[in-house]
Amino acid sequence: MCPDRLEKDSELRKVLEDVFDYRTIMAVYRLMNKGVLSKLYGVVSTGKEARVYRGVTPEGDDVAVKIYLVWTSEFRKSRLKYILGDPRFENAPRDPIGFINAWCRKEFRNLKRAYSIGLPVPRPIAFEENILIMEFLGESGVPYPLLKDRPPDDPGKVLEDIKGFIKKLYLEGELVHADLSEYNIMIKENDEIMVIDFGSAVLRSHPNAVDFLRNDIINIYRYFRSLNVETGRPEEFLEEILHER
Ligand SMILES: Nc1ncnc2c1ncn2[C@@H]1O[C@H](COP(=O)(O)OP(=O)(O)OP(=O)(O)O)[C@@H](O)[C@H]1O
Repeated sequence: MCPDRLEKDSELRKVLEDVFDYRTIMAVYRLMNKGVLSKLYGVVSTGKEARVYRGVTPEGDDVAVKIYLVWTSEFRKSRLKYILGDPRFENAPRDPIGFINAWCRKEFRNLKRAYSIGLPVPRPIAFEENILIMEFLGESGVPYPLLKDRPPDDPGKVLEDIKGFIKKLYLEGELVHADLSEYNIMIKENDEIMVIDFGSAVLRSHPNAVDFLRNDIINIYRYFRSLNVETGRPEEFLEEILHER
């Protein structure tokens, strides 16, 4: 902790104190002291469970700073099924703070796996308690649009890209995203996709992995059918993936 910094940086302090508890504020300062983060700008997205801010590294690069908000029982209830059964989180604490920190660590580790096999996801940079720092996906501080807000110019090709993503994540990354939809896929001007929000992703060995995989395919197919793309049956693609295991 660096009290001087807290005093000097009163604007940042105000932003943080309006929203976050003491523990979170201290975690932000630890990230600053470690040289991971140098500034925090405005909020990019305000969700029920997390907020995403634009930050800047000491080198001047934009980063996305995802801060999980204080624990709610609803959050824990809805997320428990993704944590239970994951050997990486067998000993994760079940208390409120421990749970949210484990969730944040899980998102970081999932991103690392996906990024390491060359999939289009934000590069994970660091995590500290309930804060995840990753590459900022966007231009001039504005995130790329989500698929739900900017349908592709060539939906057939983008569907194939997303299918390729799902397959490679499962076969090479041994992961299932488990929350895949047009709400968690960004699209660039040239129709290139970037996939975000990996907190829910589970290992292929998770007891419900195949159900999660099926749901991801169903969600994606539903979206593309709404754009009049002929998708085929979700079960067929599911079988194709499982067959290649
Ligand atoms: N790496 C990133 N770069 C730029 N913007 C990002 C990044 N990650 C997330 N965002 C922005 O923040 C929003 C919320 O991110 P994300 O989906 O990961 O959080 P969430 O709390 O799970 O959101 P929701 O509750 O809406 O699903 C995204 O829709 C996107 O606009």
